[in-house]
Amino acid sequence: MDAKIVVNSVKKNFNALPVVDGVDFTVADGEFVAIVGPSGCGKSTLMKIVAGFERPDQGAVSIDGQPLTKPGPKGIVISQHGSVFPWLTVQQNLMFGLNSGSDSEKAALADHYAEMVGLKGFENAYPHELSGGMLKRAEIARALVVKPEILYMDEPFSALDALMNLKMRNELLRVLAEERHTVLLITHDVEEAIYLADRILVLSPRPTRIQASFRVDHAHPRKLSHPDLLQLKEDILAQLGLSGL
Ligand SMILES: Nc1ncnc2c1ncn2[C@@H]1O[C@H](COP(=O)(O)OP(=O)(O)OP(=O)(O)O)[C@@H](O)[C@H]1O
Repeated sequence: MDAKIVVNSVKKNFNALPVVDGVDFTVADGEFVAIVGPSGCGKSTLMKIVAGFERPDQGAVSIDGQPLTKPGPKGIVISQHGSVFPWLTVQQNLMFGLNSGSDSEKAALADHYAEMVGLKGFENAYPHELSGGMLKRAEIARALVVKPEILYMDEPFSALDALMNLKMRNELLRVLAEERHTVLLITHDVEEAIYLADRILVLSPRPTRIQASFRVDHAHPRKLSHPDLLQLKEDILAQLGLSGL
């Protein structure tokens, strides 16, 4: 597979605070890479750099071989904070990012993606009329409708309750089975990373570097109780200094 994202010797300080201390990795086209690391190690900073929202002090990021200097049209970020407009309906939110096509074409596309994430019948609902999980699905649909090549997900499900979190993992896998995207996921949830990703990068404490990398060679749907995956969880937790939990 071709390299979609190449991160090359990226370093970042905030004033005198070293945060990212030389990070290198590549994400292949269509690959799902999860990044886990201790709280405050610099995960979000790294994600912002890889998505083009923050400039590294040293090193570079390229997307499809082109240097990244600002947020590009190929990527879209889904974060824990949410991005839907409260004053627009689900359909209007989904139509917002679409630049081409007639209004009826945009509405049809918006409805298609609303249905894909299980929001059929809620196209005309406003965000405050949705549950937390439905709102998160609306956000995912809003990201997908613009057909991004890269999905940057920063703790996308962390504000949801545990059951909805599990449900959303499956929703995301279902969508990815239908439409392949390159995904970079930041999470502090090791099981979430094991359930979803093709590869898991473990970051060290701040100033962060890549401490370990694990490939997850199991077909979906995965059973987290599988002995290989239990061992993988143990190995990742050991890297994080949390073994035996
Ligand atoms: N814009 C900024 N200006 C100054 N310091 C910053 C800025 N953004 C992040 N930092 C600092 O960089 C460090 C890493 O923050 P970052 O949010 O990247 O970590 P994180 O691993 O995502 O944290 P968490 O796991 O708690 O979400 C923190 O010490 C934070 O205070």
